[in-house]
Amino acid sequence: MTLFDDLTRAIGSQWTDYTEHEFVRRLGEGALPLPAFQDYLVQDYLFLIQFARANALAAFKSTSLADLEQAAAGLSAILHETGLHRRLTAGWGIAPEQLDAAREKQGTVAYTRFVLDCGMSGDLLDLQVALAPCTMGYAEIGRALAPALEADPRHPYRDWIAEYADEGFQATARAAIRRLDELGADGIGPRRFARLAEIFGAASRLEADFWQQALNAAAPSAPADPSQKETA
Ligand SMILES: Cc1ncc(CO)c(N)n1
Repeated sequence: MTLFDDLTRAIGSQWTDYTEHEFVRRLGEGALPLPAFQDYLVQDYLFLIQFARANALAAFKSTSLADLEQAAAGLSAILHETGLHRRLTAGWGIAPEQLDAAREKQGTVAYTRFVLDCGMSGDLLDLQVALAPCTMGYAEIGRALAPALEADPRHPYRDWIAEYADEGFQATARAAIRRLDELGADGIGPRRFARLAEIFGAASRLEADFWQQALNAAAPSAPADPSQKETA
């Protein structure tokens, strides 16, 4: 059992509320409405910029070469992902300047600033645990949805699924799982574990909220809320 397994078990259904969210299920079936996916992807681009900063903070908090290497790998995986976001949005006619000028929604602010705060107020293990649902969750989702690509050669969300099913992303996630165990190797008592599980659970709930934010934006009955417009 890894620390990641222990944390996943400790938060119970909050993990699958995230990884098996309706957004994910419908995306896998190719039945997710495009406006929901577009709303998600623009917010996710903004999310990735803040997550790149969180990985840079992990580098700053590192005291060993192995920790620096993990932070650098996390940062480069995120920068690689932004290429997907730029390609897909360009295909929809969204210019790079429009993407950069898009406004962060509350769920995007909440999740990214929560993680950055864990990093600033806690130590490197707190920060890596706050970052873990992101990398490990998307790796799990990529593996779960990959068979849908075999079944449908013209799957509408092929590029997105392929990005996270890709061996490069999977290897980053496996390395992150190993590094968590190394960071906790000196022993994690029950109080520390409870605190880590609290962080891990909060980040997983914020991931689920992030999917829901996109579903809500595209729901026909969604009330108009001017504060939630994504472009400035
Ligand atoms: C919200 C979110 N979580 C995780 C990932 C994977 O990096 C992502 N791109 N977006």
